[in-house]
Amino acid sequence: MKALQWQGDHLLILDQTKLPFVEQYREIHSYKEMAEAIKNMEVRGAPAIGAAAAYGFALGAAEYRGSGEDFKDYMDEVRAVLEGTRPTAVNLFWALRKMEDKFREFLNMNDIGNIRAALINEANEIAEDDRRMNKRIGEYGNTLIPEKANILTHCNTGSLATVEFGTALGIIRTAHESGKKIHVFAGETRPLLQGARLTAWELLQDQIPLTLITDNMAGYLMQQGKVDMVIVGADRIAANGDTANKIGTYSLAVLAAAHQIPFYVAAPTTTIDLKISGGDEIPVEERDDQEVRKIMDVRIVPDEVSVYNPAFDITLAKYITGIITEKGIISPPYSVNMVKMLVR
Ligand SMILES: CSC[C@H]1O[C@H](OP(=O)(O)O)[C@H](O)[C@@H]1O
Repeated sequence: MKALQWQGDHLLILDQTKLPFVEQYREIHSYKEMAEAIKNMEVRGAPAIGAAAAYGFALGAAEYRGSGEDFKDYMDEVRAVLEGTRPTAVNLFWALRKMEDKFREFLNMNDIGNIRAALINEANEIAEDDRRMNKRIGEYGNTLIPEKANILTHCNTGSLATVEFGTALGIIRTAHESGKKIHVFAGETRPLLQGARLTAWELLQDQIPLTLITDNMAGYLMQQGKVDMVIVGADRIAANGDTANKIGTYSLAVLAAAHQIPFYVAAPTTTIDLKISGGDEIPVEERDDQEVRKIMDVRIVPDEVSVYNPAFDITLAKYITGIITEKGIISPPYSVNMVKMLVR
């Protein structure tokens, strides 16, 4: 399964809000449709929304019908709309900056006729780079996986969260494909159930042994000695290693530390944001409270009850054993070793 696929003049996305029981695809022909799909989480996952935003930018340029003098202002609006979708995953902003740089390059050459083709090519390269990075993350991460490991993961970090293969799930796939008899505990991940609906679906298709748990079972599993390691994804990693990831990740990290269980973050280096020094600077998205009030459109909370719905939390670097990237595994102290890894 693929979260998104370029079709020559439009992007085909798998609507993840309908999974796992309905596999419904949607054609994206405009940057506004792309922005809507990202905001509604029809396409989701830090690397996937980065690639999707890149294609959205290219679609925006293809929609332009002016003579050129206002092309820059028009594309500034396209970028602003796409950047306004979701604030936490830095991949979206990194990808749009790359697309903007390519746009300016052709604009400065006054080569408007070829700009559209150049932007589609840039978006394709961003997508291909993500696919390549995930494979490398899988190889490095697999060196950490013992035979018959019981691995706890959270949310969805697989092919549905990336262009292909996944990050934390990419490591799990690589370990499984290398013949290790691993088993996965997947947290259901309230409120939108990315674990129950998406990770379980992906691992079932790959025939990787999986046990689904509710999020509140993780501590008891660890207390019983049933978890050998935790591997999660990331939406933004600060220069000191503090990491934003799906809500519930911080709780898992503290529990893992209390039980002396290794806790790893898996992410491409495009998820690292050296412009911010610590996790308190990472913008944490708060989403519509209807996502907490309902499960698959069934109301579970009286309307009068107040609801809080942060989509992410911040795991402090001190709880992270290592950060697994396509360039290698970064160990603490992250503020020193992060830069060393990025310049490799
Ligand atoms: C490949 S890491 C994806 C990352 O994104 C997810 O968030 P969302 O489902 O809200 O897009 C989650 O934090 C995953 O770890």
